[in-house]
Amino acid sequence: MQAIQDHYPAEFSHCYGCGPANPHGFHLKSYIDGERTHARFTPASMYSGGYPGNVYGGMLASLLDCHGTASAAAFAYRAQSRVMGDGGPPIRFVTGSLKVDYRRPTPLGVELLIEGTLCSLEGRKAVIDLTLSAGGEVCVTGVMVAVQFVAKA
Ligand SMILES: CCCCCCCC(=O)SCCNC(=O)CCNC(=O)[C@H](O)C(C)(C)COP(=O)(O)OP(=O)(O)OC[C@H]1O[C@@H](n2cnc3c(N)ncnc32)[C@H](O)[C@@H]1OP(=O)(O)O
Repeated sequence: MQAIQDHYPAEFSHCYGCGPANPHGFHLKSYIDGERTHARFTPASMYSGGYPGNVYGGMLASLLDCHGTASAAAFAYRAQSRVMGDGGPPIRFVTGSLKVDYRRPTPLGVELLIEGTLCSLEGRKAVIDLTLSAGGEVCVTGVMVAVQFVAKA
């Protein structure tokens, strides 16, 4: 199954967190399944936080960042009854704002599950609720305002 990011047009595929064309990045892969999106990622041990065994907060925020914009794109395609990669004008979102709540330490060395649900979609603005879980426990929650990207003339 192709990920949402696999449908990004080449010129928008360089994101450090999720761009397929960035050889140094994380290559996060997000998928839509019904009313929810999901991605799985296991941070390498170098992404340690201040004390051993836990993930660095900036890494966690970046996972929400990339998964949130991918989710916004997938929900926008669906709202327009379109399919990603349909040959029509690409729909891409950027992060306008991202609020992150770190609810408990996130363990390193464990696969993390990042999930997104659509809170609202109006005009160019999508609000996405995000959670990041480890071993079934929610460690991080977030709310993103994603804004549809429009190329300046
Ligand atoms: C293109 C592929 C990129 C891949 C994305 C990967 C994830 C990322 O890390 S993105 C990088 C981090 N984000 C950025 O660099 C974005 C930088 N900011 C910008 O480019 C602009 O400020 C941008 C696009 C968000 C909004 O600017 P602009 O296009 O002029 O839109 P604007 O008319 O001001 O706002 C549109 C709507 O969004 C809302 N909005 C804009 N910014 C925010 C914000 N920070 N918080 C809440 N709402 C906002 C506005 O209120 C407006 O809402 P409404 O239609 O209800 O009035």
